[in-house]
Amino acid sequence: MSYPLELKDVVKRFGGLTATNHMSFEVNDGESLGLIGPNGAGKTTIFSLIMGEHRQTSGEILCNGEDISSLPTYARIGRGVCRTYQIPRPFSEMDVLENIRLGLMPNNLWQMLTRNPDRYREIELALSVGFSEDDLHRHPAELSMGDLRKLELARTLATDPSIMLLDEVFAGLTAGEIAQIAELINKKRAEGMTLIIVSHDLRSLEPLIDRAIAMNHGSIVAEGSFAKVMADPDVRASYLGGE
Ligand SMILES: Nc1ncnc2c1ncn2[C@@H]1O[C@H](COP(=O)(O)OP(=O)(O)OP(=O)(O)O)[C@@H](O)[C@H]1O
Repeated sequence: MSYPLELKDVVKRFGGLTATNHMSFEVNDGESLGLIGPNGAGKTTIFSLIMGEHRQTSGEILCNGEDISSLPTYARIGRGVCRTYQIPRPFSEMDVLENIRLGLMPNNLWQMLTRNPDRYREIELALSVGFSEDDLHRHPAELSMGDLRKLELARTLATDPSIMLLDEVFAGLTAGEIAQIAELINKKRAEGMTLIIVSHDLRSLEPLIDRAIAMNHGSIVAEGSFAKVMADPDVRASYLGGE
């Protein structure tokens, strides 16, 4: 049986530090998986390995049964995998629509230079993540953290993904902004998107996931329903300081 995404015995070492220590897990089609753990547990490294931004030291990463471990990032995006970043990375000199346009660009210099921008699609994406028409020509410096996270989501949705890796999407947001982003994630879940969500905000994360994996020191500590994982003594010891 193949999964939208599967990690098999993945190890990542940065010099003498093992950031990912023989990690194996899979995500099912249309499933929303929460990845939790304390600072430095290795959650973001997992995303970077899946996207090919770092290469694993050993092990395999499969997408729908195909080993994508040695593919460049753009080829993984072409297979429907995309990610957001903990710290949003918009181009500061470009406005909202221009930043979204970059996500819509083909990975082909000739097409990129010759193809006309799909204005309709850019605007549709911007509105779909909750921007108003007044926001479309704002630059990143004028946006709140909530808007920057929406821009991250629009930019990744522009790649037409089937699997989204969301890194700390709630960090730095107000309660109202969290509710907006959560609603958007739920909409994507209802449409059948496969998700892996990293968040320190466990209260916001819980209603958005079907299953949780807790990590510490690059390894899986517990796996199962959110309630089961949070009740695990090792998770409580490593993540909650034993409370
Ligand atoms: N490029 C890198 N070079 C060297 N060490 C790195 C690199 N990236 C991550 N690490 C180390 O790998 C370990 C895992 O880091 P990672 O960022 O994946 O953790 P995390 O669980 O996402 O933490 P946080 O919740 O703080 O974002 C940490 O010890 C970190 O310092």
